[in-house]
Amino acid sequence: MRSTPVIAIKQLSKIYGSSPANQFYALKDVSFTMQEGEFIGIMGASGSGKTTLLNVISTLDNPTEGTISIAGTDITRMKSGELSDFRAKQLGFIFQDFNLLDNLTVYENIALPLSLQNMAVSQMKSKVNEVMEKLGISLIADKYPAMISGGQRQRTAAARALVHKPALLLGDEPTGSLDLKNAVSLLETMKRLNEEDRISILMVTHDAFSASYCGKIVFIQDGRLVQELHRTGSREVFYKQILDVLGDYGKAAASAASPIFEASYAQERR
Ligand SMILES: Nc1ncnc2c1ncn2[C@@H]1O[C@H](COP(=O)(O)OP(=O)(O)OP(=O)(O)O)[C@@H](O)[C@H]1O
Repeated sequence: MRSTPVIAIKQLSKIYGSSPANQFYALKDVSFTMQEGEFIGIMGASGSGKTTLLNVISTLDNPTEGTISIAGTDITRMKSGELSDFRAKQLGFIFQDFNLLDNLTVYENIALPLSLQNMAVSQMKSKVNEVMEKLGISLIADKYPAMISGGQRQRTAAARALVHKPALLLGDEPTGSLDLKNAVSLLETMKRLNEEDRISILMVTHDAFSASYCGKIVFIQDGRLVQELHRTGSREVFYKQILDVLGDYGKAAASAASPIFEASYAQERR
């Protein structure tokens, strides 16, 4: 028997503009299921609806039509107070620009979601220490964001996103501000968390290299899901398949193939 999907979206639409003359479908008739333990990438050209889709899944925006269930709960029927509680307990977010609080240490930034839940200090301490160890940032626990590297900031953000053990980790271009070394390191960590801890990850990305770490890519065009691609072989083969599909959709491919990432594959082959 299959477990409850972590995401079940049925006939979802998001319309911007109130009058019929200026109505615009940012998402149109989107249906999509994600099983627990999957690592899925959302790709598409600029303006295709990726962020809108992530925002409605993450409860930050309301859909116009359709339903979204996360871990078996229909979030489209929830009131705003219930939604913020649900978001705090079930979802974790990693953004391109880290969104850490500058006046809190690494430890305090990670502990923030737990202190908002009024968790006892001793329990909080053990959870924060566990996730810092997992992400390799225990030694910088007392440093402030301005004192650490971009890669360490993103690891801190990932630790904060995971400390409350959410049902779903959402990423919006999580490697977008990182150099190759730090991007690879974060992607390897995400892969490990997905494979070893079965954390379900949904990530929007422009670049095919980051996407090649996923098990499946969902392509979006003009607000509609147009294709899915499953990884069956090596990551390098998957990367090329992703670029081929993006090539079919035009504009997105130009920004998806990165010379730096191409170089990294060349290095791996040596
Ligand atoms: N608040 C809004 N009001 C009106 N139109 C909007 C609004 N937000 C987004 N849109 C439009 O909806 C479409 C989808 O936007 P969205 O930000 O989801 O695209 P995206 O694929 O994430 O793009 P990018 O890769 O450039 O971030 C775009 O045409 C955008 O202009």
